[in-house]
Amino acid sequence: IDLSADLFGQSLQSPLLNASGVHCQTKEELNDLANTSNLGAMVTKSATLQAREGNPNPRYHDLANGSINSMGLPNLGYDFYLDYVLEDQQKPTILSVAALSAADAITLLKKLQASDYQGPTELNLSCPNIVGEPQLAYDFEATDQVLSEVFSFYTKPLGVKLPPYFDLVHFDQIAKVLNKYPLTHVNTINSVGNGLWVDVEKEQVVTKAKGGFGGLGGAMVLPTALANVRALRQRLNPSIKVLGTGGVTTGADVFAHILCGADLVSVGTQVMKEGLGVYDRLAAELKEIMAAKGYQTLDDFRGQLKEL
Ligand SMILES: O=C(O)c1[nH]c(=O)[nH]c(=O)c1Cl
Repeated sequence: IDLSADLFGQSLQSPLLNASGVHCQTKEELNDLANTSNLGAMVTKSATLQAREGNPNPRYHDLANGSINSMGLPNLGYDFYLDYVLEDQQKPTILSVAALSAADAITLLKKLQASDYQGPTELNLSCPNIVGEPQLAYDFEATDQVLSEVFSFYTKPLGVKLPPYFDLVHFDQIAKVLNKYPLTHVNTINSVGNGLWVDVEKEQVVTKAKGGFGGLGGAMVLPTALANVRALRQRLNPSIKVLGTGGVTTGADVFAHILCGADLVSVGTQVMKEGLGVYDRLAAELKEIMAAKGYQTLDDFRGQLKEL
């Protein structure tokens, strides 16, 4: 059984990545990822021009069926992560970047264009936890404007991290915008924004910022994640790869993401629950399923979801 996958020309031993934001903020965490078996590639915490503290604690809360977070984009800043990805990597690495405004995104990507970094970058258009800021990718016109300006100067590999969409018309509209640009990939989904969890015993919310509203992840978002992977795979140019993120807790979930068309699959909440050993378990479970079904490689079943 062969789990090898491709990341923009780099061969990976497995299709599994960490979800940006989970165990990827500090040098120690990034080095842990670099040494994690069955993790095929890694993504950094989304970097902003200046380092950020993020939102006040509590800002992450584990739930029986997933998680809720309002981290607020805490990160060590663009310069730190640029230095990190410029070092030679033990494991293929995607640099994730974010901005609090379209202007900042342009500034950051102009710096990146001028830098020595030639590797893959992912522009996060979907952070749901910045107080007062909308998730840019819910504004199709604004997204088109930003990408149009970015691709007027940016010539290196670039993908985008998308929020979940919930209306087939929205899948059509975002795909129409994205298909205009030479993107390496879309990563779908980011957390389901602005959920709310109530601690009934204490009669209060569980995270501090935004009155307790935060991004949802884990098992509860799997159906939404699979729908977004499938819908975007069906609509995007074949040249644009799809990284599936959201709701993965078992090898069967990884199989389902790939069956829906995912080229690679990221895992976030389950790493928070289980630790980095989760990748060995997911890889083993995926191999078991493939063997039982008579599949040798991921290409044997990728995108082959059957309809009734
Ligand atoms: O609050 C965060 O840092 C955060 N949390 C998320 O669930 N998705 C994101 O893209 C970001 Cl940037």
